[in-house]
Amino acid sequence: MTPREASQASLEFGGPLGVTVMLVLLPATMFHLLLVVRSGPARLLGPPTYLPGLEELWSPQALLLLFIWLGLQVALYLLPARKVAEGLELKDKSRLRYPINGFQALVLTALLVGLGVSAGLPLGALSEMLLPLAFATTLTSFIFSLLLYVKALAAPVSALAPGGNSGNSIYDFFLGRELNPRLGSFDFKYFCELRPGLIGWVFINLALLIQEAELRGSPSLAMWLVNAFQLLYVGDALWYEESVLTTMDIIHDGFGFMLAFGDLAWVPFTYSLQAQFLLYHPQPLGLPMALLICLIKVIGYYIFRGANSQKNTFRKNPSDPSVAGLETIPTATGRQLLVSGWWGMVRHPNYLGDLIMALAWSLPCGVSHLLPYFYVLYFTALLVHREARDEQQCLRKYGHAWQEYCKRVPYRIIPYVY
Ligand SMILES: NC(=O)C1=CN([C@@H]2O[C@H](COP(=O)(O)OP(=O)(O)OC[C@H]3O[C@@H](n4cnc5c(N)ncnc54)[C@H](OP(=O)(O)O)[C@@H]3O)[C@@H](O)[C@H]2O)C=CC1
Ligand SMILES: CC(C)=CCC[C@@H](C)[C@H]1CC=C2C3=C(CC[C@@]21C)[C@@]1(C)CC[C@H](O)C(C)(C)[C@@H]1CC3
Repeated sequence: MTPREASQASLEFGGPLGVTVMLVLLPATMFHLLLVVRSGPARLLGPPTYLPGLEELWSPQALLLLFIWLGLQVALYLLPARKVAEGLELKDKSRLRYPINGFQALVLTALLVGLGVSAGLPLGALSEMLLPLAFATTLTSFIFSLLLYVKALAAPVSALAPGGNSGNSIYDFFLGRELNPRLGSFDFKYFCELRPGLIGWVFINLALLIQEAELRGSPSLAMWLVNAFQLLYVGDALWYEESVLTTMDIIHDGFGFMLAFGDLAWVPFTYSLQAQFLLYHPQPLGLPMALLICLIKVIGYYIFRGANSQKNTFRKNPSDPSVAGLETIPTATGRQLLVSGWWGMVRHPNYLGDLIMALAWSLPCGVSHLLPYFYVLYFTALLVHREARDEQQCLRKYGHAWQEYCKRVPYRIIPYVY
């Protein structure tokens, strides 16, 4: 089977029709959320009552701000890194090199923004620019993905992603044809996955907190919790930046509209929905409830970090003392699968921890509205689908050993449920 035939045989996301629907549905959902959260009733499934004119969507200042932000993050990416990591082996047996300086970029951005705020930069006003910023970012993501698609037409077959080379242009534009598009040593996918959108999300949250303080005298307890929880999530992602090199997005998926729009627009503008909700719909939160929510967050983080670190340590060095005592199944590839510890509880313990954290981000918004729980609903769907994709890939990679693992660890994400 040629790479193209293999790619056509395993079309994902419902094939060309499915991805065409998603091309429209993803930006439409993002704008729906941004509008309903600004509407009086704030109904997830109802129509927005806040309807902006074109002049509220299109703003050259927002486009300029977006490019200044992207430029700043590119400059921080290019600064000398404390470490340069190697990615997994590629088809041509080579390995790409990646700078590990994401946490440094977060700290330097915080210093620069802090300096700006003390010099009078009105960070809170960013909360009023979210609509035009989201519009500018969506347009930029479309154009960027188009350029990536055109660039990939000239890429050698060995550089193409396993899934984005079907020959159908819409499908390949959506999934991304090239696995690791680069300009020199600048890696577009790796840069976008962890920098502009993820760090942008933290500063959008902070702007919403400042705006709330300006409107109501001080930020609410609920707003503090949402900001702290999500800052911990982003800080963790950047602190453990190297582990992103073994995620499905880096090793399997091409870089096309799905990830470009997902990283640059979807993450900062929809993941900040809880903080946006609290600005427009303040919610009371008592101390006992806040403490209970913190406990849920700590449990989620403990599982998420424990599971991710256990697997990463094991993959790097199976004889590391922290994982050497765990039970394993050998596979024909020479690699082993963990069957005790976190990975003996369910087959995706890290997803379970991530979902528990998602719940903790929404609970500070109370239970009067469904809207702040959008992230929990979307994330459940994304992880269930992602889990199925990963299982298919593991079955292909490990065959009988994977079936044995599934027998030994029958639940996928939630023990005794699913
Ligand atoms: N906030 C968000 O929007 C999102 C967050 N995430 C999070 O990103 C993180 C990474 O997720 P993702 O890339 O999907 O997948 P995982 O980190 O779960 O990686 C899956 C891979 O782990 C290896 N593996 C699976 N089972 C075992 C085992 N028993 N022993 C050893 N290795 C095993 C396999 O790869 P191999 O054997 O080749 O090493 C498999 O392909 C998760 O915490 C997830 O929750 C993901 C998507 C979106
Ligand atoms: C609906 C839509 C547009 C889909 C695209 C999906 C992307 C938003 C997500 C795919 C995988 C992601 C990961 C993270 C953020 C969301 C996307 C890009 C991640 C960077 C979040 C922080 C985590 O700690 C992580 C580094 C493990 C994670 C990696 C996957």
